[in-house]
Amino acid sequence: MAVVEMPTPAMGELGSLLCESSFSSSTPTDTDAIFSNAPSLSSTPPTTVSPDSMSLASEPDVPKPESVAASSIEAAVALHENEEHVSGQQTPVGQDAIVVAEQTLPPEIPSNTRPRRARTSLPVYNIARLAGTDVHGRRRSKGDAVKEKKKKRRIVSDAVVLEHDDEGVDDSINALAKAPDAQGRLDASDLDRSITSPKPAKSARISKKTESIRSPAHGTRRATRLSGAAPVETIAAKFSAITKRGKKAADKGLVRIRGELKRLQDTDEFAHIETRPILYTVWSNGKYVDVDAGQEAAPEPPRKKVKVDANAPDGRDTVDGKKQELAGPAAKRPRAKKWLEKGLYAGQETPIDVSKGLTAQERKKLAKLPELAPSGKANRTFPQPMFNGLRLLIHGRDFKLPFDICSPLPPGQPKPAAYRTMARNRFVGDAAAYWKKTPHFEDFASRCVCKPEDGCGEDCQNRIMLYECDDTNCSLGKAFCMNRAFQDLQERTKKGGRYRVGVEVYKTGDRGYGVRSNRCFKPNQIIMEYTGEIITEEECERRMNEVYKDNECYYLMSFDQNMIIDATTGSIARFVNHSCSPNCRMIKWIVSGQPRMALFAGDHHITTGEELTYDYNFDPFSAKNVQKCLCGSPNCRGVLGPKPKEVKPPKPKEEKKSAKSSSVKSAKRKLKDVFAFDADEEEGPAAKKRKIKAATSVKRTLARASLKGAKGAAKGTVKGAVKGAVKGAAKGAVAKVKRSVSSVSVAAKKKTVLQGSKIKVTTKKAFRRATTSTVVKKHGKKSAPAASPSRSPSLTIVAAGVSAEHASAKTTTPARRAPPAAVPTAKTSSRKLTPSRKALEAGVHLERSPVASAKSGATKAAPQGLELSHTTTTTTTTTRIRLVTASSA
Ligand SMILES: C[S@@+](CC[C@H](N)C(=O)[O-])C[C@H]1O[C@@H](n2cnc3c(N)ncnc32)[C@H](O)[C@@H]1O
Repeated sequence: MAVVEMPTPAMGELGSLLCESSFSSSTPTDTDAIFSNAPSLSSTPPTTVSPDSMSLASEPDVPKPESVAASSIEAAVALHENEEHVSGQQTPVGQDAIVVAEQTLPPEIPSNTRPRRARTSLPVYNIARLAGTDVHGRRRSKGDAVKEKKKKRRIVSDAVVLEHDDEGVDDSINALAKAPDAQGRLDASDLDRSITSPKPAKSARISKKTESIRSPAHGTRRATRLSGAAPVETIAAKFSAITKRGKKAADKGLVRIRGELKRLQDTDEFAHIETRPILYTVWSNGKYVDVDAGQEAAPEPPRKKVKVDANAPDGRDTVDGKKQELAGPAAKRPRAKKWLEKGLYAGQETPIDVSKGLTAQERKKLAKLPELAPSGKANRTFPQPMFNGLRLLIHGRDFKLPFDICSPLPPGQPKPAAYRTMARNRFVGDAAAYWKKTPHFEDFASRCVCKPEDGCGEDCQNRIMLYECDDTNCSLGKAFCMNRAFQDLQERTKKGGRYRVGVEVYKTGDRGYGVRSNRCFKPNQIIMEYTGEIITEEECERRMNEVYKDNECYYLMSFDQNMIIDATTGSIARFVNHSCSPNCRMIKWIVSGQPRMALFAGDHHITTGEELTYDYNFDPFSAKNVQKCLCGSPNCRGVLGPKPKEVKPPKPKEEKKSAKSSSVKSAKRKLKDVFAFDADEEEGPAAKKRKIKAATSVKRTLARASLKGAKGAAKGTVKGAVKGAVKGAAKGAVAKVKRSVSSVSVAAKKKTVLQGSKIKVTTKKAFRRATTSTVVKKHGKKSAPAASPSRSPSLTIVAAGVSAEHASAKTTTPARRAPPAAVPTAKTSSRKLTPSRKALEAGVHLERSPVASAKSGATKAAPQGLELSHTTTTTTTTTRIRLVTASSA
């Protein structure tokens, strides 16, 4: 015989049972029986119930499926009650002790569900007999008695029981709690509180899913499990495994529960007052099912009219808008953002006419600020600050971020020794006098022919020639011209501040000091100017030998007209390190007729915090002077050395022909007459030709100079120098002395011309220069022999790391004489056109090149001298273009 095992929950389980299940009473009698005798609940736990009990408990008209499980559980509970009445009457195992499901089994019983077998070890009770109702017999729905013979026994599987237990217990408890009778007993007979009640109680809130479980059609075990109720097997197991002791505990628990229920009866929950909206959701296979999705969308209620700003491009809602229109369907329109009407911006209108209420002066200022120019649209993205917001913007006020997003170095960083800055070039000594004498670049002060729409862009003549536009050479004017980098820089930095200046010196890990950005820079944007003292070569030599002789690092860069920029006191651009993959360029521009050097961003933008570098294009002339490069770029050349020369594709013949057109030729000739070309960067036979020509010219120059007296003086100097050198220095030094001869001789010439009797002094100086190499060695920085005669010292950039030894590395001519050689002689971009000061002074236009020196023998033993020429190919090219233009003009 199959039975239903009704395990009695332990105490702990009871709570959950009460919450998750609902005991439903089929008849008032049963429930009364249960609770009127509640105190006597004790004794043996029921395990099975007779079908008759259920048949008796069932009212024919009461929907059975819902109450089956509840009834069976109640029967189990009632069994406790009845035990006392029928003390000692225990039904033997297997004797008519089954729970009858009055109704048929649920439509579906999961195939994997099998009825539990009765445990024969436990007693089985005939509930009907125990209840004394077995005599009534069964009746059909219409009241007909059912023959005892045909008594149909049905097996109620735990699945059937369990599919209702969650509601049954719950609702039953609700019912119990609903109305205590006069004796204070709970009325558990209120069928309104059963699960069939049209007003779902707590269980209704569980979910729609649970609701569906209640319906017979869904009354499957599986659905019960889905409802989230406690697994019934567990409860059943508890019942089956109950012990005497456990039963007592359960009884106690029930008593306690009744007390609890009494206390809770005043609550909304028990009164079935729903205080929260009931949300029904349907889930299928673990996914949410939108039941309304398939249905037709209900017609939308007419939307309210909203105010729409006439000026708002996207028709957003506005507070102060005047135009009104119907908004489209809410689903398709993004939610409009409304500005707060109260609080921070209260009382402030969004100005469309930004200049409204401003004074004339303020309006004037406003006109200078293009970003604040009236646009006809209200700025909704960034409303003005309260009240005088626009005034604040016009008058300017530093906007201070709550923290340094650019992470500049905190104050008090170690500064390089003798750290002094100078924003502008300053002529020192004779430099100014020499400079003034030079009719510098005036030939090129022609106006560009740009149109406003071009904005002096890439095709601007001035730009190509590295001339900055100004009022004298630009036809556009400041408003349209974009070729005013130095002016822009001045504008940007004049107020100071590290974000405006945009750079800062910092200590690198392995290369001494460096410079990094404090802001972003656009490609090719000017970053900072390389400024310092502009000194003559002589002054440079003097400083090298006297002032900087113990320095490790020199900040000297060849500039223009054989002048040197000594940035020891200058801008912080001197701390910019070298990189083989630089992000900047050092370029010389002509600004208002004056050459100026500046660091520009490269072809890519620079972000905040990047170290700024440029390619020194360093030519140490000797392996001994080579410094290891620590730039760390993937294509690092390994040493601070010159750039590998680009191999230019040969020009097509036609192009060559055109290049050799008469106008160009004449232009070149003209140029040669005025300036000396530096052929250093130029490749091929043409360049060599020019060098040779230049050398010839130098000879001529020297010849024309009629420097007999000076030559004689120089001879004497050489002799003395050679003597000294031979005595105190190595053989290589002799060569240097020889090399220095030309310088000395020219110096002597100059002195002779100017002072006559001071030749001796010059000679001494020359001697000292000649022997400097020894000193240099002492300092560990050696000059190497074997200088390439092809190196042109026309434009000198003596960059950082100049060592004292290089003071001895004199170049051949005074005009082209290298300043005391720099170990890291940087080749930076600068213009090739360099009028020779001395040549000009002497009335000679052509300048001597190192080739000339080589030819004359003076530079054959050239020192590991400096690569002093820093003309870039680009510059050279642009120079040519300029010439063509000039000649055609
Ligand atoms: C003009 S200074 C640059 C500022 C220098 N770092 C300082 O602390 O004053 C050039 C010198 O810096 C060092 N330097 C610059 N770039 C370097 C690099 N990529 N690798 C190694 N040393 C470098 C070399 O000593 C070089 O002579």
